[in-house]
Amino acid sequence: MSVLDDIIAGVREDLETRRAQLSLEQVRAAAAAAAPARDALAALTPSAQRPFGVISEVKRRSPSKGELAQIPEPATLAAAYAAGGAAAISVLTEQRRFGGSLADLDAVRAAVDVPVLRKDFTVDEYQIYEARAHGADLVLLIVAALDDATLAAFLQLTESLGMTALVETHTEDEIARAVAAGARLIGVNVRNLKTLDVDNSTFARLAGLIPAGAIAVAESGVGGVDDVIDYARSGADAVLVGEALVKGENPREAVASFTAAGARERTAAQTT
Ligand SMILES: O=C(O)c1ccccc1NCC(=O)[C@H](O)[C@H](O)COP(=O)(O)O
Repeated sequence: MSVLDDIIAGVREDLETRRAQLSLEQVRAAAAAAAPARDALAALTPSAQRPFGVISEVKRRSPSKGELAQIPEPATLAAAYAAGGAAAISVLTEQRRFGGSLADLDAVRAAVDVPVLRKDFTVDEYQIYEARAHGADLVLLIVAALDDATLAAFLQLTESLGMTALVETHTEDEIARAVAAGARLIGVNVRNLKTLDVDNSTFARLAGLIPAGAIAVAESGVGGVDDVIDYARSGADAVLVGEALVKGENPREAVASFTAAGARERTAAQTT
């Protein structure tokens, strides 16, 4: 069993516990009653005002690194990210391996006005309604975890609820599948979720396969500004950063410096 399979098995179990407490009909009603989703696609589309985006993650621990940061107040961390200019905030809600929760999502949603991503292992439509009910503007769809029909159906459901899907890939074939499903925000996770190996060169190798009309996000592997510059130079419109931000001294300054470095690189690429 791969790491991803193992995580998903736990996610499915936890999902059944929640479904026993709140039916699909009830969670759908809660999603319908939620305030409208923010336009995450617009927030992440490169513009003169923001040529490059940093999706800043609330991440307590991980299968690859163990404990990262306690984060007693996710709202405070999210507010620092927003003050640093985060284009969006990612909240890991998976409990067993990442120490996250829907309560974290609620706290972050209440604290910031920027788009919020519910970062989880989406395998059931219930989780998409649940994300919306808790105020998420984006959900994560991992291509490796979904067959083509389910990926297309989840993408459609996400958009019908006014949200944006970050469609995560790791291989050439997965990018082709994401594009065929109609993804408009495509992430390349340089972490192989089956082995946990991280190879930052994966982004440069695959970025050219992302169509011009889609937004390209480099996920994982940012240790500092140089990694952001490399990703931006390879065509990333945005980066998704967890560990470096939660372990750093000053998350606001780190987000600001990553945003500025990516923007400089992207602006220079357009003028040469
Ligand atoms: O981070 C992990 O160890 C991990 C293991 C298995 C599945 C997913 C995992 N992480 C999710 C992510 O993709 C990252 O949290 C995100 O891209 C940020 O990565 P980083 O900046 O390297 O913390």
